[in-house]
Amino acid sequence: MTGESTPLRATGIEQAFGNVVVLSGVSVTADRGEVVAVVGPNGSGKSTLLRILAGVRPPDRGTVALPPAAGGARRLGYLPQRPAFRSGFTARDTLQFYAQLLDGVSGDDVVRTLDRVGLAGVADRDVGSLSGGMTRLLGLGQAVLGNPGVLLLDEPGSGLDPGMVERLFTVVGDLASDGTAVMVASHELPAVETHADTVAVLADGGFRAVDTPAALLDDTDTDSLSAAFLRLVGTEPDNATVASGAERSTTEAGSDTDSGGGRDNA
Ligand SMILES: Nc1ncnc2c1ncn2[C@@H]1O[C@H](COP(=O)(O)OP(=O)(O)OP(=O)(O)O)[C@@H](O)[C@H]1O
Repeated sequence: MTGESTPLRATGIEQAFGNVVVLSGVSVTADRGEVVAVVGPNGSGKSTLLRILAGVRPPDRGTVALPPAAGGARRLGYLPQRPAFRSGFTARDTLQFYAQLLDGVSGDDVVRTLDRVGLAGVADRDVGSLSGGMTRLLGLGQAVLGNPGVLLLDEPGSGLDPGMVERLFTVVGDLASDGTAVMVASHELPAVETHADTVAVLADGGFRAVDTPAALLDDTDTDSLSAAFLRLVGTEPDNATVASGAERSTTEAGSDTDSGGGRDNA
C-alpha cells in the first residue's frame, strides 16, 4: 500500500465525537489497481474514515491526499453507506443527471454503467420504487461513472443477494484492473477474502493488521478471513458487541479546537 504512484493517502487521521475517540492517528494508502478492504466491528469507524477520505467531513486532525485533477477526469467516486436519490426520476435519468456534471461522460456510458451494475432491466423504473439493494447498486453506478481514479465504497454489498455481492466485487476488481484505487468498507468477509488485495482491520481507533488476506490467515493460524477477523478483533460470537469507542481524557477533550485536518493534492 505504499507505491510511489499512490493516489490516495491519509495520514494521522484523528476523529472524536464529543469525548468518544473513534479514529486515533489512522494512516492508510491505496495504490492504483489495488483493492483495499477496511473491515472492523460495528461502530469501529469505517464509515467515518471513508467520509473523511471522501471529503464529506474534515477530520479533527490529519491529512488526506488525492491525485491532482488531470484533464477534467473524475478524481473520486464515493458510495455512501445510505445512498439516496430523488424520486420522480428513473434510474437512467438519475445517472444521466450525474453524467452531465462530469466531463466526457456520454449517454452511452450511462447505459454501459447501468448494465455493469446489473440495473439494465430496471433502468426505466422510478428510483423511488427501487428495492434497497437496487438503490445501493444505483449508488455504485453513480460512484463509478466517469471511471474515477479513486473509488470509495461504504458497504456496497449490504442488502444484496449472494450473486449480486459476487457481481459487485467482480465489478470492483475490474475497475481496479483498469487502474482505479479502491477502498471498500465491508462486512462481506468471504468476498473480501477472494477479491481484496489488502485487508485493513480497524478496531479501537486504529488498524490491528494491514496485510493480504493470505498473510492474515497465516498470521492468525486460521482458515478463513472470518475466523482471522474474530481472532484479530478479539470477539467471539457469544460475547460480540458493537465498538463504543474510547473515552477521551479531559486534557485531550480540552484541545478540540487546536487544529483541524486538511486535504492536499498529492
Ligand atoms: N455524526 C456523528 N455524531 C456522533 N457520533 C458519530 C457520528 N458519526 C459516527 N459516530 C459514532 O462513531 C462511531 C463509528 O461510527 P461509524 O459509522 O464510522 O462505524 P462503522 O465502523 O462504519 O459501523 P458499521 O459497521 O455499524 O456501519 C460510532 O460510535 C458512531 O456512533
